[in-house]
Order: sequence, then structure tokens, then C-alpha cells
Amino acid sequence: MGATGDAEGAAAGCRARAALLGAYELGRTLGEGNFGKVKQARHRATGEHFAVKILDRGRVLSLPGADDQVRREIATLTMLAHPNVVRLHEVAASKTKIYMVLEFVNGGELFDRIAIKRKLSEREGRRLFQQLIDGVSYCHEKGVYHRDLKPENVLIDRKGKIKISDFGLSALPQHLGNDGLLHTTCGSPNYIAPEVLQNRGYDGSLSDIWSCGVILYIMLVGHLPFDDRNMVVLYQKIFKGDTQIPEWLSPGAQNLLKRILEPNPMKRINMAEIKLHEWFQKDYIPVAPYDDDDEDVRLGAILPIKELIGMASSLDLSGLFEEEGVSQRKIRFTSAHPPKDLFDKIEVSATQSGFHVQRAHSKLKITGNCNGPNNPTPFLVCAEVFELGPSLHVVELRKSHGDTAVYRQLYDRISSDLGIDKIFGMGSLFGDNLPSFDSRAATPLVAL
Ligand SMILES: Nc1ncnc2c1ncn2[C@@H]1O[C@H](COP(=O)(O)OP(=O)(O)OP(=O)(O)O)[C@@H](O)[C@H]1O
Repeated sequence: MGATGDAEGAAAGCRARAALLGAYELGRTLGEGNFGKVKQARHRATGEHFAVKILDRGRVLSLPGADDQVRREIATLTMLAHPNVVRLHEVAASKTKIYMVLEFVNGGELFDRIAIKRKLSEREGRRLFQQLIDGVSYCHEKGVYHRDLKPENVLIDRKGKIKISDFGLSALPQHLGNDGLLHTTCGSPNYIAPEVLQNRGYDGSLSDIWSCGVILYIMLVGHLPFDDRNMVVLYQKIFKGDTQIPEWLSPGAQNLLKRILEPNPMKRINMAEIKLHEWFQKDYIPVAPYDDDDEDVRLGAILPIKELIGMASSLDLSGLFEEEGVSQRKIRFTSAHPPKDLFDKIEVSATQSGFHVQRAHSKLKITGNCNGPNNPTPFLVCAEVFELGPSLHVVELRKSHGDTAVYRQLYDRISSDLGIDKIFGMGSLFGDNLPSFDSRAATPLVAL
């Protein structure tokens, strides 16, 4: 298209009504994943940019294991708050779609950054690797193992700040076996650690470190350390740690790469040792995780309190889905932990059977003994309800049980007390209106 055509196109673009998603205006497509698109979005009131991952619910439900992957990504991201990990702001669902509103990272994938330059200088590679290690070690401290680290899953902004993304294959503490190890083989062939392939259980921290080592190698050398079209040959190379570490790299970089790409996990360098390594230490300024109780963080780009409340009532997708008859009431979302200091504490007391609820301002705490048909013995259920807006409540299950009959009792009680007619848990994102997540799951947040 020539210049005139471009101008006409732009004018037509201006006239076209931007698609709206609650408080957001949707823009260009940033990329595509297995289950849908990622679009850039602008918050209409603040002008702040976000990335909205739009997942096709039908597709998620039809692919084996896909719903687990999406739940896992949401559950994991809700737990993480670090400058080098992409931030999840909220999740919404309609009949056909799931929307994840993410921090917008404006520089694309690390993969493209390396591809454009072919390889990076040691200085630049070190700066990015330091951030990668900061983000990954923070995840490990939270009990999260990424398990699919590769340059395609590391986003970078224009200032060179990296953000780890795509936690669909991540493992949480409840995925550890009795031996304290992980057992599911997952990851991308060229980045996978030898012990993961061996299928005898592996330490998620050491296997993530291996993948970080592969990324470091690619950044500094410009190609994969282990590669072959034949998978058997590729895996043999990985088992043996069969790679060339170029002598033109500085001795420090060579040493660090050798110690990370050590096929025996027992001999591999660990996170603490990497952070003390001489090559890594150069110009290293550690980055602290976000402090969610820190007013500045919440009021800044991360999660403004007023915005959170504003979004709660304005995340009305009905404009977009009117034809499907989706009302605001039916669309609820989970979000990062609500700012606790906004809510007054209340007293709680438990009765022998049934729930006892006491209300104080906007926070309810519900505790009680109850039993379901499968559980004749009463057991304790405890939840806290935060009122974030007139139509939004977030329930945090403190203690619960997987029995849906118990959830039903608990939710009936919450809904009658709050006058809410429909309650959706995480499970509702996938079609059922009772929460179907495991009570041991790391994310206690349930959207109403
Ligand atoms: N927060 C974000 N900011 C900017 N761009 C993003 C963001 N998240 C994703 N993208 C872009 O969208 C693309 C697709 O992302 P997505 O996480 O859906 O897919 P994926 O990692 O390729 O696939 P999948 O999770 O389905 O395996 C990414 O490769 C990236 O280019």
C-alpha cells in the first residue's frame, strides 16, 4: 500500500470503534499462543498499557491437560510479584473466553533480541542473565519451578529489563513427590536438563538452572549448546553434556557455563553459588521483589488500589458480549491479593456445626465445622471475604476441603449473607460454578 493508502487505512482505523474489554481498549495483536491471542490493551481511565491474553475456552477445554495448564499459569502468577516476572493484574471470563490481563512488556521476546544481534556482548548477556537469575531464584524461593525456560518465554522491555513469562508448565510445592522431587518430564527438548529426561525424579531448581545455562550459552555464543535433528542424538549430547564452550569467551564466562551445563545435577552449581560467581558478580545490582504492602508499589504501575476497586466494578464485559447475553453478574475475576489494610478486621467464632458469620465493615470471616455426604465427620472450613466493590467479592479459602458439597454449603452461606445470587470460583472459568481446585493449591483466591 502506498502513502495515500496508508493514510486512508489509518483514517479508517481511527473511525473504527476500538474493541472494549471492560475498562480496557483492545489494540494490536502482540502474539499468538496455543490457545489464543495476546493483544495490547490500554486502560481507558489511566492510559496505562497492558497485554491481554485471550484464551479460547472451547479450545482450552478440548485439549487434554490444557485447562490444567491455564489454571496453573493463573495460580502461579497470582503468587509472584517480582520486577523480572511478568505480573498478572486480573483474570476475567466470559462464556467463550478467558482473559488474563498482564503487565505489558514492550520489547518482544529475548529470542528476537538475540536473533537480531546473532549474539550478545558479555556485558549485555551478563546484565540479562543477572535479571534472569534474580527472577528465577525468586520463583524458587516461592516454591515455583518454571520448567520451560527458553528465550521465547523471556520477554524484554525497551529498557532491557527482562520479564519471565509463560508459567503453564510450572510446578508448585504440591507437585513434589514424597521424595521431595518432581517427576513430570516437561520442557523444550534443547533446554531440558539431563536428569529431567532420565525420569527418576529431579530437583526443579537445578533443572531450571540448567535451562538458564542454555539461555546464557545462546546469548554469549549465538547458537544452541546442544542440538541435533535426531532426538536420540540430541538427548545423548545432553546426557553427556557434550558441547563446545568457546575459548574466545572470557575465562569467567567459560567457567560459569561449564559449571551450569554440568550433566550431573549433584555437581552442578546452585543458585547461591551462581550469585557469588565472579563473572556474575560484575556490576551486579540485585533486584528486590515487589512489596505488595508497599503503598508506592500499589499506587504505581503495579496495582493501584483505586484502580483495583475501579476495575472491580467496571470490568463489565457486557458491552463486548451483549449478543451472548453475558451479564456483569456472571463475569467475575480473580486478582492479586487485595490490599488488606483497606478492610477492617472482624471477629470470628466457630460453632459446632454450620457456619458462624460475623460482619464488620467490608470484611467477613467465615469459619465453621461442616460435613458433606462423603465426610461424615465435621471438619473445619474457613474463608475470608473481601468486598472490593459493590459487585465484586473475593473469597480467600484459608482452610478447606475438596468435597464439593462442603463448598456448596460454604458458598450458600456466603451468598445468602452477602445477597449474591451467583458465586463463581476458579472452576467457573472452565464451566462449572463450584471451585474445582485442590484445597492444597497455592492460590487461595476465588472470584465471586
Ligand atoms: N505480557 C506481555 N507483553 C507483551 N507481549 C506479550 C506478553 N505476553 C505474551 N506476549 C506476546 O504474545 C506471544 C504469545 O504469548 P503466549 O504466552 O500466549 O504464548 P506462547 O508462550 O507462545 O504459548 P503458549 O503459552 O500457548 O505455549 C508471546 O510470544 C509474546 O510475543
